[in-house]
Amino acid sequence: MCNFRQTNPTMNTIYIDQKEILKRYKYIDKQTHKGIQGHALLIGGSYGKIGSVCLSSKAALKTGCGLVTAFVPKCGYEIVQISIPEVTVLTDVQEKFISNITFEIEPQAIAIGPGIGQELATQNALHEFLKTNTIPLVIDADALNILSQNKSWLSLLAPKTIITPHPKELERLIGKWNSEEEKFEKTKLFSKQYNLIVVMKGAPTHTIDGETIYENSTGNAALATAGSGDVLTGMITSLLAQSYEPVNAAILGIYLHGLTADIALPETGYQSFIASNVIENIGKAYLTLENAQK
Ligand SMILES: NC(=O)C1=CN([C@@H]2O[C@H](COP(=O)(O)OP(=O)(O)OC[C@H]3O[C@@H](n4cnc5c(N)ncnc54)[C@H](OP(=O)(O)O)[C@@H]3O)[C@@H](O)[C@H]2O)[C@@H](O)CC1
Ligand SMILES: Nc1ncnc2c1ncn2[C@@H]1O[C@H](COP(=O)(O)OP(=O)(O)O)[C@@H](O)[C@H]1O
Ligand SMILES: [Mg+2]
Repeated sequence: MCNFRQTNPTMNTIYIDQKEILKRYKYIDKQTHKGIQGHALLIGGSYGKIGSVCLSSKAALKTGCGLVTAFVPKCGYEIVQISIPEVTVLTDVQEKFISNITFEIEPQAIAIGPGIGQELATQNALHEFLKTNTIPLVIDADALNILSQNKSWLSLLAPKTIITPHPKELERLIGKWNSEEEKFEKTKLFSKQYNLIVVMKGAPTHTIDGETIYENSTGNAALATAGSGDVLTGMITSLLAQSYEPVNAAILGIYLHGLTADIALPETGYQSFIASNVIENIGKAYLTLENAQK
């Protein structure tokens, strides 16, 4: 039985609380090793915004995948290597932005977008990448803004690709809305037209998969801080790499992300919580699920 909620008489919403999460959560196999724990590739960053891909990469590792690789412009090489030694790094040929996405690794999930900017060369690189990519994908930030300007590219996305727009990014993709109801209707239509999972980031965050709406129950205003969306992208990508179904990767990632802020709030208050505090508290968020079963 699902936890249906009638927030609006015209739409059935599944409320994602701990009970719903425990139906989807996968326990770690004691015999696992890093080679089967999932490999995530995070493609992002540009000059001045390498921090975004550092946050996504570290969040991916702390969410449990076995290997994480970051693909960044050359200027990001030392920054990522020094700030997160556990992450392997691939670089573009360009110094300050991404222009040609090529790699010989075989990740199980890819994220693209945090901090990539919108240089013409980056737009072309995204287009070429989308034409050939067959690996489960999360699209965020500037990659969404580029898609908004090139809507015909949306048809290149594989079914159940996850997109994670904040309200402005969503508006750029689907156009303006006049009411909350219209926003949901337009997003459902968009999700169905392109067969995408749309994470409508907000307070709270809703995940739209066709006609189904999932409303997250965790999180608070402490998350209104630079980079917290970049962290969420890394978390969802990590879960996708660990073989969660796309919709479950989105729902569990959002739940854990919000829970970190609920856990940290008594110590940090709203104001001093930063995106790195999300990453620091992922372990405690997971432990609430482990302990709930005992
Ligand atoms: N350390 C790093 O390297 C970091 C790098 N980052 C990277 O920077 C790039 C640009 O990303 P970005 O999101 O800052 O810019 P952009 O798409 O213009 O949106 C901003 C506008 O959207 C709106 N808005 C946002 N949230 C809203 C809400 N909840 N509710 C309502 N409105 C909301 C709001 O618009 P306003 O209300 O002002 O009209 C706001 O002004 C991107 O690649 C990202 O990954 C960042 O992640 C930070 C850390
Ligand atoms: N007031 C709030 N309450 C709950 N969650 C919030 C609030 N403000 C922002 N968030 C969450 O923080 C994240 C912000 O993402 P985003 O705007 O992409 O940040 P950035 O691009 O800086 O990384 C989203 O997951 C959003 O749901
Ligand atoms: Mg963002």
